[in-house]
Amino acid sequence: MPNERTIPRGRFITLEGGEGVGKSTNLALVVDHLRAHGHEVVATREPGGTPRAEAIRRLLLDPAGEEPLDPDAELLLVFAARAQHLARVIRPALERGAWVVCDRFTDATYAYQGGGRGIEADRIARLETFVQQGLEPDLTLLLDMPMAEAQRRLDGRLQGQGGERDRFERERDTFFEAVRQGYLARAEAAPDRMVVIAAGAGLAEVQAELLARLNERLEAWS
Ligand SMILES: Nc1ncnc2c1ncn2[C@@H]1O[C@H](COP(=O)(O)OP(=O)(O)OP(=O)(O)O)[C@@H](O)[C@H]1O
Ligand SMILES: Cc1cn([C@H]2C[C@H](O)[C@@H](COP(=O)(O)O)O2)c(=O)[nH]c1=O
Repeated sequence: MPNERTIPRGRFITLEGGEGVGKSTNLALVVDHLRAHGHEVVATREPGGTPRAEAIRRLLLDPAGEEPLDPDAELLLVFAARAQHLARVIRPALERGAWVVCDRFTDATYAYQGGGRGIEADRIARLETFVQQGLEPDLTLLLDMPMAEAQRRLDGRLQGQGGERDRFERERDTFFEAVRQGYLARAEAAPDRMVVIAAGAGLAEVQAELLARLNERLEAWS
């Protein structure tokens, strides 16, 4: 979908991928790199990014309770958080010329609620149109790697931090594989916007590849 906004604005970059592929680790690298190029950068995440959207995030990620969350309710909560985040953080930042780097955005909805939960893409697309009104990322860096290895990384991080798996992280392997395939299908359908980074390599190699692809884009935009 083309970006309908005509006013001058900053760039909107998202990082995507399954659980534990290295999004947070590499978001910091992207933010530092853009700041070193002189840009004002807002680093944020979804679901979340504002106090009320973070409250919705807690509801979505909380594994407690016996009442399962209906997939449609999950989808609507994701978009409710996104509407708040867009209104309070993303649009104002882009409008003043700042760059926004976001850990997950709507590709995650197609991958998790679409691929993982089985909600039809056209139902997601209707909400996307309603909430985003044509705004979409300028660039999406999709970190892709085999699910089993990402799960091992996630376990390593959780052991290190003493944390517990959230409601999504407790899903079955078939769910994570469907999420991965959902992301890859998105990337295939939007090759100009989405760049797939092989994230299974060591950190230095992944980051060199990521910066090379980011620099190509910065060059094209300059
Ligand atoms: N290329 C890499 N090689 C080895 N370990 C890595 C690599 N990238 C990240 N890690 C480690 O893997 C773990 C998960 O990384 P990180 O938290 O950045 O992933 P994430 O995608 O943000 O996770 P989540 O889906 O939970 O948000 C961390 O312990 C991190 O240090
Ligand atoms: C934006 C978005 C996120 N999710 C899920 C994916 C993750 O399991 C959690 C967020 O936690 P993380 O620290 O980023 O791993 O939320 C989703 O299902 N749909 C979405 O649109």
